[in-house]
Amino acid sequence: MNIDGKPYRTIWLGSDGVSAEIIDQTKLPFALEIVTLRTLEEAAHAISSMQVRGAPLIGATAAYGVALAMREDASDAGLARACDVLAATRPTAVNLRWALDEMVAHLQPLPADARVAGAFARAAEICDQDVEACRKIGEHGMGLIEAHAERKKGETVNILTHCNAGWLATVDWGTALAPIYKAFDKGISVHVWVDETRPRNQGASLTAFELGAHGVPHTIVADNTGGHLMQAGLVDLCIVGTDRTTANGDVANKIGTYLKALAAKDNGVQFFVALPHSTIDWTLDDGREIPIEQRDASEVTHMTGQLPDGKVETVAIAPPASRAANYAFDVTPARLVTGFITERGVTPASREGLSLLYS
Ligand SMILES: CSC[C@@H](O)[C@@H](O)C(=O)COP(=O)(O)O
Repeated sequence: MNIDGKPYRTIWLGSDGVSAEIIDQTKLPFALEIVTLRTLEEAAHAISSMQVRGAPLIGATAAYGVALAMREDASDAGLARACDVLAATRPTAVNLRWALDEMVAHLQPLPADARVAGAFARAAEICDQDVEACRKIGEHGMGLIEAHAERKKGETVNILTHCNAGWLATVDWGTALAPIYKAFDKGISVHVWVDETRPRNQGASLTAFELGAHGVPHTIVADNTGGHLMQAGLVDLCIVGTDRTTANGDVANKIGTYLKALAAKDNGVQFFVALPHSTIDWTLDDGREIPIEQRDASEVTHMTGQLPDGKVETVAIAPPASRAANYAFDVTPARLVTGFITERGVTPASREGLSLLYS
């Protein structure tokens, strides 16, 4: 997608051919800073510190992390160590494990002296495949938005989204936002309710940034607003992403997603989840088995923002003696999800729905 008219992906091969470059998302929306990753440790740090985040982009960065590791040690032991280091960065997004498995399957049969080139090539392929999957998610999901536009006889379609599942969370296009971009580009009148998404505010800082850069009308709302908007008839459909979807169709996504799904159910509002195949965890039968990341409590007790003089600062918003808990994800049961928007089409959120597309 474009920023100030210039096309970007979220991660790409460095100009030296042996590094990876990323947009540092901890600096958005206040500054566009590109960071070069040269080592396994730098790639792991980029994921754990959330310079890159969003399930598909975590996977893509891990793939490049393996490539960077191969430069230092392309032995079987080096490959295993790289996977261990990267797998420990963030526990919930299954795209991480998926990408590591892909890299191992590709590299293990190669002799050590072919692994660096092989790893960079496979990482680039994983990125290209993610772009294509998200583009197709956009095509399939656009039809759902178009149906609302027809029902409303061309009146604006209001879509609520949570966290950031746009192009910044993937390599390009996004999952939940891809259908919105496709609809907007087709001339359908859309407006997006952007949940701020405490504690890290990915909605206010990233979703609003990328929708604004594309010219998509949007309004940031405090996280607790969605239920009220739905009761007032101001939401036509919800579309969110997911970090891990189990074989029965349960969906882990950013904390607060479950409450939005409950409100949607109570108000008869459609609640769609957009995902590529790399987000499906076929090894887990039920969402209750998904590991839920708990992050540092300081993300809850502190907030980062920009002062009028342009300086970005982090300030406390809670009494220093109070304890805080920071659960990063929750699980929405399949029964609350209207359907999945995938690169293979739209399908019911159930074991049967998934196997219709992926068996
Ligand atoms: C296409 S991204 C899907 C999810 O990864 C997204 O909705 C999300 O919850 C991201 O969480 P984050 O903690 O910012 O990595």
